[in-house]
Amino acid sequence: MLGGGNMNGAILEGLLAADLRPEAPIRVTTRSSASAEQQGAREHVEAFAVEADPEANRRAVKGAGLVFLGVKPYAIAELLDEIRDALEPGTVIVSVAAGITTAAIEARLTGGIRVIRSMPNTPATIGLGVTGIAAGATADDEALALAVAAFECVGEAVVVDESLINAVGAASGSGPAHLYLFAEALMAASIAEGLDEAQARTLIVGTLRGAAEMLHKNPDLEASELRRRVTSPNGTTERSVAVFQDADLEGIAKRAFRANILRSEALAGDK
Ligand SMILES: NC(=O)C1=CN([C@@H]2O[C@H](COP(=O)(O)OP(=O)(O)OC[C@H]3O[C@@H](n4cnc5c(N)ncnc54)[C@H](O)[C@@H]3O)[C@@H](O)[C@H]2O)C=CC1
Ligand SMILES: O=C(O)[C@@H]1CCC=N1
Repeated sequence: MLGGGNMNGAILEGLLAADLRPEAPIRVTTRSSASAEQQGAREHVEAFAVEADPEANRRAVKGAGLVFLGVKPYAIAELLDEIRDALEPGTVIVSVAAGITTAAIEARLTGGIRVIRSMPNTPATIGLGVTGIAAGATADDEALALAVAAFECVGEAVVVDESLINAVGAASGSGPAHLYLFAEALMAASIAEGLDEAQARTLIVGTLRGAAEMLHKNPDLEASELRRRVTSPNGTTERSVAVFQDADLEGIAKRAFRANILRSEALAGDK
């Protein structure tokens, strides 16, 4: 795992919790020695810091069959140039970077490397991630299956055409942030009505969790039907839901997703 930050770190946590007991330790690289020390303190993990060892990334990919690229999008090109001739033919490269296309990654690698692009999310750390996965032109079915199997260790995986991976980013890659934002707003509203912070957190987090579980456990029920069951005619819910609808919550979500996707498209051209 090159770049063991928030996202790759979450995948690593999830993989370790899944108790895969890999034959060889999982190798992780980070920029700083402090975070490498933290990462490497776990069983089954070997961590290298780039600031202490300029060869860290090249060392980490030596002999590896599966390599996750988890640095920021602007740092991907330089990282690929660095590891290019340390990769062995057949290696599967899985990028988690927003915006960076498989074609751009493939263009910086030699032949025989199989490239997959993914868009995971941080609940992978507790085994509840959802990941969109797209195969590059160099990836065969075996490479795709390997990436799917890895992400299924930390949650659910959905294979999509690469043309849809930015939409996955808006829906689920950034999705936890959207839901945390909504949670913040609902907690602030609870506190404004007199509940204390602890009470607001228990009520709102419990409600989000319960409602998400109801959706998850009832795949045949539309969200709108579950909403209808809470909304008594001329009752209280009808009034609060109307306020959200008058503000065009769906239109706001569509505008937010557009902005997100436009940024993914721009990241493809950023240096
Ligand atoms: N944070 C999230 O929820 C998600 C992030 N992503 C993608 O994951 C990638 C990383 O994002 P975050 O984890 O949020 O960032 P982060 O800043 O937490 O992690 C980046 C990591 O890369 C390390 N690093 C920097 N330069 C390096 C180098 N030359 N060699 C090795 N390691 C190096 C840093 O020390 C850090 O640990 C991005 O490309 C982002 O688009 C994708 C989906 C969700
Ligand atoms: O904000 C970002 O750019 C990354 C990609 C999806 C979630 N975090």
